[in-house]
Amino acid sequence: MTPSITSQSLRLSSSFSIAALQPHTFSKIPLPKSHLRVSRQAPLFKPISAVQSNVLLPDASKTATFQPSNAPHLTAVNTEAMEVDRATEVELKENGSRSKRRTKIVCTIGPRTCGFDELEALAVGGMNVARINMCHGTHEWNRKVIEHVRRLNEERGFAIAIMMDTQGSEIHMGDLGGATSSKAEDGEIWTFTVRSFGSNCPERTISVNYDGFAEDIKVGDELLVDGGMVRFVVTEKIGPDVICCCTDPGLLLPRANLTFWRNGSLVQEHNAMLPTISSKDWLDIDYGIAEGVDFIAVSFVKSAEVIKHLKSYIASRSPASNIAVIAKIESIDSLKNLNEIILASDGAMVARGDLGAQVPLEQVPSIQEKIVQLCRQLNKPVIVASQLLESMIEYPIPTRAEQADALMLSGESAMGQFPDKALAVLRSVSLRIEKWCREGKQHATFEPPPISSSVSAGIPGEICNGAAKIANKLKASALFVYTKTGQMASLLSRSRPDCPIFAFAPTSSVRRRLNLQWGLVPFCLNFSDDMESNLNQTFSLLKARGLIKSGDLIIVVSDMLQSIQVINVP
Ligand SMILES: Nc1ncnc2c1ncn2[C@@H]1O[C@H](COP(=O)(O)OP(=O)(O)OP(=O)(O)O)[C@@H](O)[C@H]1O
Ligand SMILES: CC(=O)C(=O)O
Ligand SMILES: [K+]
Ligand SMILES: [Mg+2]
Repeated sequence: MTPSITSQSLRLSSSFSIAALQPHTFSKIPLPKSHLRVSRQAPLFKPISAVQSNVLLPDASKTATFQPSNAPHLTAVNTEAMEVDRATEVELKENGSRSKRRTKIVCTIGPRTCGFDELEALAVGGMNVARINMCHGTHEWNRKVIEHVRRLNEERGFAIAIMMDTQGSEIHMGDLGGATSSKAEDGEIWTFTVRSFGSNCPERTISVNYDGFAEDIKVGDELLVDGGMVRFVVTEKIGPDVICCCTDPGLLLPRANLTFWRNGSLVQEHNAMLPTISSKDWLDIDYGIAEGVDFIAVSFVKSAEVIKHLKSYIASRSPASNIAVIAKIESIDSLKNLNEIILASDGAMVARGDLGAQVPLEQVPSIQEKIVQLCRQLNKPVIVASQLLESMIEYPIPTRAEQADALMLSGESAMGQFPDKALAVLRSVSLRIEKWCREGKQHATFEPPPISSSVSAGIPGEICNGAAKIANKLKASALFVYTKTGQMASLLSRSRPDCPIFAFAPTSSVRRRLNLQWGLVPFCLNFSDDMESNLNQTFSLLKARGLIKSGDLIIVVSDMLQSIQVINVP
């Protein structure tokens, strides 16, 4: 029997309207029999190099109908023609495509997880993005991490993106003379000083990086470490030394952030003097460009100008690079200019650690919700970072805030004792919350938040909303999107449909970048402009891997055609 694709499609013009979405065209595309011969011996892990050498690309000039005699090279399905990693395959097979995790996970890499085996454990556990924080570690140290991640991607088919996070030039403590941490107890007297000691740091003494520190701070001010994890009150000033009494005990970590408060308000005049991107940050940015990182996250952004400046710098230094710039929202200044900052960026991070030190803690959840909503309206991916597990345990109810694209582990994966357990907990909390959201939505009419008029999503935006709506209504197994730049995939992700979105991108760098976004299962696939042949190829490859099966209902969009297709897998 000749297998066929049953397709119902609608091509959309600029006069597109959702009401017109009645299935009305019906076409059968005969496939060559030989197309179904599947090599099941193909390894689960595949090297990237195989993509270039082993593509199953029918001639793009061919008509929609396949002529077996014209496609002699399609004699077997080579499952190596598509990059996919074992973790994704296992998740899709174990949970079923509709229950696959949609929320992405960013893991900060530190001394506990920098080895190849530890990174592999995180990759297998579902890490989508590895974050290196330039506050810590030398370029050499970070290069090793990048090399390991690259090796995992190349040898094991993962698509783990690298995010480099700048130090920024806010006030922070020194490195504790090399100690991994120090405990401050209630009532203890500690000295904060602008003197530096190298490795001969006296007991209960902390050096501070900002020369104006002892001048600016006053007796009676409150000094918060790491957004209030530890608190001190200033009791005395002696030259360069500020004597403080611990009022809220806790762990002091190297290079932790410092803020000071007077009469209940943050004292921040000194911060205004400091540049967002310091000279050290520029060196790190050059390093990140040279290493080909996927994302640069900018700490303590104050305005859109610095984001625009950095983006044009990256474009001039490395025109071919695809580095995305993420604005970290962690200061009062960034809240004042939120709309312009997010609009200028390729994504945002709600950096709750430092944010919680600059605004009253009880305001953080509502600020977070506002940022997440705004990012969805502006079609920018958004990451929620810091103190994750605590807040989710306290607020187990699904809110819009939990509709962030990605959640980020910090100390839990960088230096905690149980990085794999933390990742597993985050994974299961994400799955639980997503299920709640889907169930809660069942009886409501589905409407994604409107796209802001400042973003011109146009016809692609309407197509993606329409496709997500159809997928939900018809309870589709998956949405497929063929996208060269990733934009169509982002727009689909923005709609937060109930089924996963299989995103096919022609390059590994677009694939890695898409791995940050909610609900996207990115694949690297060398596709053509001929959608029928793309579909035949993809169905064969995914069926051979057991990721879809005959009869599954798939909704297809692409950035080459302005159409939505509704297809039963042959
Ligand atoms: N590369 C590293 N080397 C050593 N320790 C690290 C490294 N990366 C992270 N850590 C440790 O993990 C902790 C949490 O990491 P995280 O990246 O959240 O840093 P942070 O210093 O709190 O700053 P930020 O506000 O930039 O996130 C750090 O305080 C530090 O102790
Ligand atoms: C992640 C980060 O920078 C913060 O939470 O402050
Ligand atoms: K940082
Ligand atoms: Mg921070």
